[in-house]
Amino acid sequence: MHARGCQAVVAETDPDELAGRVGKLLLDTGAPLAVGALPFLPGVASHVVIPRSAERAGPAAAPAARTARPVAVGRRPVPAEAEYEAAVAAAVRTLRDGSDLRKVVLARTLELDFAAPVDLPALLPGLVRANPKGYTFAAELPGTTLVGATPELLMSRSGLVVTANPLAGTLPRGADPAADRANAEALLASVKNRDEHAVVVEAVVETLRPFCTSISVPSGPELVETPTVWHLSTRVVGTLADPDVSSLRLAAALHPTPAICGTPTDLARSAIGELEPFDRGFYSGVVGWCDAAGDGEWVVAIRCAEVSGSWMRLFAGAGIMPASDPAAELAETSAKFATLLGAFGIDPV
Ligand SMILES: C=C(O[C@H]1C=CC=C(C(=O)O)[C@@H]1O)C(=O)O
Repeated sequence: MHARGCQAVVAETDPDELAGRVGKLLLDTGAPLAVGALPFLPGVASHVVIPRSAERAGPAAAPAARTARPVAVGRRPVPAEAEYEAAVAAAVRTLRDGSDLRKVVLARTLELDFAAPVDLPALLPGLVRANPKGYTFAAELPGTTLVGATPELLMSRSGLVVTANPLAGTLPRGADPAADRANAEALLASVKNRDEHAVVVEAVVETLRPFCTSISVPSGPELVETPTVWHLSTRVVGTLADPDVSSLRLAAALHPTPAICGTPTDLARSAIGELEPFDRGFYSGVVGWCDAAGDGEWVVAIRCAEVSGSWMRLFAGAGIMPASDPAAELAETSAKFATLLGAFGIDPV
């Protein structure tokens, strides 16, 4: 999907208002679709654009080989790795202390400086090549561009068919085929990861149910792989009761799922506010498109980086459960950074 130019921007915090205003603008302007992003936090405005033109480009063509590798001249993990482990340990204590918090997703960032402005279009072929099954995106936002390749579909709507594909529960890929298979099997058998996954599926189904006449949920998760990690995945498919409920309305209702925030949402959000020393902005928000009929596709904005001039900030988070081990969560977020660094052609660590 390739959108160009801008006829209007909808900056809105209320999910109903947002879907209503975007739907009306699509009808008034005759634009084929709207594209944009919702931030992680409620109360921060969306950035949904009615473009001048947009085309469905189909699957990305085989990308050209990369020419120049961007060389980072400065790197800062924020928070420092030891601080991230301390935050995970603090979250684990809260989770085990009989608090109502069941799960919280804690993220960290990696800031990179470059000698020259980052060539954004040059990053996209690498992202597509490294993540053939992912959703690659570049979203121009106020003051920054969010670029990434996420494996996670928040929801799509095509006519009355609504699909959501929550992912949660992760182990790194193995170094050789036997170790890789062993990690995949260990993930499928892991009680901690299955519990972490189940709270997301539960929340997604609970949110979609009132909008649907029927909904089908597989009895257990399956495995999906990215170049650096295995995930547990569940594909939920529902039939929409009211065709006037747009994909944007459904995406706003589903966001934030416990895959990127936690459970219950309010407690998880305040734990994130206390334990993460940075503003997530549009990371762990939602990116996608919606047309005038209400169809569209919205993905979870993870495995992504903000780019502004010669500065880049990568994000990676992990679901923290009572059984979490801080060192393993640090390793998981490092593996997630590695996917992005590899795709951008930047040397890992
Ligand atoms: C929050 C992220 O991943 C989420 C999505 C899939 C698996 C996850 C996990 O296993 O922790 C996270 O919930 C991220 O990559 O930044």
